[in-house]
Amino acid sequence: MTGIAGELAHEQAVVDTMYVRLDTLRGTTADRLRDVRLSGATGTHQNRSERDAFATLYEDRAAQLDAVEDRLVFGRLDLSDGATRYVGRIGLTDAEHRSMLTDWRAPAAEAFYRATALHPGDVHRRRHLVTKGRSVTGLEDEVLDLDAEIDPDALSGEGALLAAMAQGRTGRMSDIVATIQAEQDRIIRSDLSGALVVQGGPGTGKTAVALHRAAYLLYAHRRLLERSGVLVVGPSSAFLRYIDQVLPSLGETGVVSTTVGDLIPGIRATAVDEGQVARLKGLLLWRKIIRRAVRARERVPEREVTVRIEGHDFVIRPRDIRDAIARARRTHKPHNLARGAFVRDMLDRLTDQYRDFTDAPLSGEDRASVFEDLRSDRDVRVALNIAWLPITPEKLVTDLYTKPHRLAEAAPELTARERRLLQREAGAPWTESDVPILDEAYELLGEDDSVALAEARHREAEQAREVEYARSVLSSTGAGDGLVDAETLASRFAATGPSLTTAERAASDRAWTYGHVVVDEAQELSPMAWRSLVRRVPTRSMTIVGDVAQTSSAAGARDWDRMLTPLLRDGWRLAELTVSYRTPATVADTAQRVARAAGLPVSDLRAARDVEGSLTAVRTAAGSDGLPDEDTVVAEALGLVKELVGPDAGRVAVVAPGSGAARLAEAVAEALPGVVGTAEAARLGAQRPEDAQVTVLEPRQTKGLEFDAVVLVEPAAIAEGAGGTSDLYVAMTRPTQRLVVVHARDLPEGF
Ligand SMILES: Nc1ncnc2c1ncn2[C@@H]1O[C@H](COP(=O)(O)OP(=O)(O)OP(=O)(O)O)[C@@H](O)[C@H]1O
Repeated sequence: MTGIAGELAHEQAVVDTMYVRLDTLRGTTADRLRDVRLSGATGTHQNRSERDAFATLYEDRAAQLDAVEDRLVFGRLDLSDGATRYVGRIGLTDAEHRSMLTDWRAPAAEAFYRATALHPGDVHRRRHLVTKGRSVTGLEDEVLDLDAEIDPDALSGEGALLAAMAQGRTGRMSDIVATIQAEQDRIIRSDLSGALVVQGGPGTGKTAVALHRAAYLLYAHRRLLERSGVLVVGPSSAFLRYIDQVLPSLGETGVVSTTVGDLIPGIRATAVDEGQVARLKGLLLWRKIIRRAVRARERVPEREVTVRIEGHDFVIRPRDIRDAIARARRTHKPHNLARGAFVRDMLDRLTDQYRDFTDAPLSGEDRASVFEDLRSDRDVRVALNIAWLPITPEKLVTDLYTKPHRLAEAAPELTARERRLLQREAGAPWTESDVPILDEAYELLGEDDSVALAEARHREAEQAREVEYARSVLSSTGAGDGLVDAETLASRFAATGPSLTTAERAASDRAWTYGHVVVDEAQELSPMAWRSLVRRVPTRSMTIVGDVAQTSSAAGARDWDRMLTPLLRDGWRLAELTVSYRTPATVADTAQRVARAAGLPVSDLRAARDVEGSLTAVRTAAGSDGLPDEDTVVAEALGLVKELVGPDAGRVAVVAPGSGAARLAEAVAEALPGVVGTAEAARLGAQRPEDAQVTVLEPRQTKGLEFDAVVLVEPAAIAEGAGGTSDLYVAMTRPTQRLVVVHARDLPEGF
């Protein structure tokens, strides 16, 4: 065989050996895991922890080996010294420990992404291997030859890249490991220290790059990050679901992902604040407001209180309370934890009063007994509580929202009108912007963890008893020799015992500090939200990706410097991405013109490709609600569904102003069976909203997501909504193939 067929056959043989090796490793790992589990729950506590640790290790390894099945090998470098190096999802060595496959994150793989004709390094040829399942279906070669004509804007592995871009979309983001571009690779491999801010227009791969960077950092700094964990923060749970396959497909499972609204275990933010309220709740002023609100619970009474116990009068004096408060504050503990010092101090002073009455020194025993009488007296407790009230963060913040005098006292900087905006009914749900405020309150109040600790101790004792019991049953019945029972025991250990993974421990601990934090759609975060995040990463090692032209929150950033410098000082650096890998050039250029005409801070953007007929506009009459005629919108959407939606991939979204979205969703659902048939309509109708191949959304819900085609309804009305032209810019830049604009009014400037 010669030519391309020969090359393909050669690469197939190489790839086959890699899969054989992968299968061998999978088998060995499975055997080891079984042996560890079979070793049973016997031995000392240390034996058991060691066994648990090994089990977790093998489970992780098994998950990693399973995750790399698809496109295990995707690249080959031919070096100028004649050597070849294969690049893939993980590193593999043969039985003699010789390298077979280089992990994409290893330094030796860097050239695969970075070498150019202008700077070839020691690379003579770069080859992209296209695979389907375990078969090699195509090859793409780039000879990095200085004699060739050099295009500085050239994309690496252009064929593979364009193929990836043209693929039908599913409800899940996929990894880009085979086609990472040089400007992206530089960001992915950037140093761990400090905060790296990545600004880039829509579709430039910010999300993809941030996730690949997390995988890279876990590889390059595993010892450091495995114990502390990596936190990924996204804008919504729908978005987190969209990206949740990317890291596992790269072999990384131990990452915590969350929204700002879910940062505090046990608190669920189910509502969203809009406009002015969101802006007010995002202000750093809340540091002061919460501090004052806490201080207001440490209060010197105006008058003294006399308490009679067993015939003696004890006087609780304002002066003593003032001194005791001052001393307790000097402990620098949070309010609820410093309360103990305050109470002890006051009880000591009152005990001294007893000594002064009797005019005789008290024995240690007598002193303890008087102290105890005072401590358990109801009137004393009430008086001390009034001076230093223990309070939960939830109650402190609720009081500010529901009791106008509390807010007026704590927030004199706000105008009366602003304070009125913040008032709400008791029992109203928490909003996403409340969470950073609650977080501040948790910090200053402290968590009284004595109850939680007692519960944990109780659980541990309970568990030890259960395991002991199970073991005695096993040995008395002889069932311990059987695989099933030993495994049941092992899984009981794994589910509750000391072998919780770092991610699990981190996710359930509000005060956990991570080794690295990735923030996506970071432009939406308020200053208070940043404060909450920065608190979780004392090293300030962060990857922050976003686009200040896409900001829709009134509390978000329009300028990175203004938002981040107050928090991170000079501990952050900026990188930019400039090529859009999602949107066809015609659509991207139009969206940019519209955004610029509205004065948004738009980054330079060059689309990697154009698609013929990617932008069309359909003018129609307005319906009774002022929005474009519904039948036209539905007909356009269904035409695209017929053309682009297949059994496994292809997504179409109608994006409409908030007022029209719900009704349009009904209209599309009603018309669907007539166009695609009842069976297909039923299949599409049963999909979860996040995965839906046909969907109707408001502009803001599309943030971070993408579709093959978008029907955009009345751009002028979207631009007049709460998120302004930013929301329109986001909506326009979602499609990978087609944007159809249906409008009754004139199009905004720039179209
Ligand atoms: N190097 C690449 N190879 C293949 N596909 C890529 C590459 N870079 C980005 N993409 C694809 O481009 C699309 C856009 O990427 P991504 O969502 O990360 O962009 P973004 O900058 O976060 O966009 P937005 O600002 O709109 O949220 C995704 O489908 C992603 O897989």
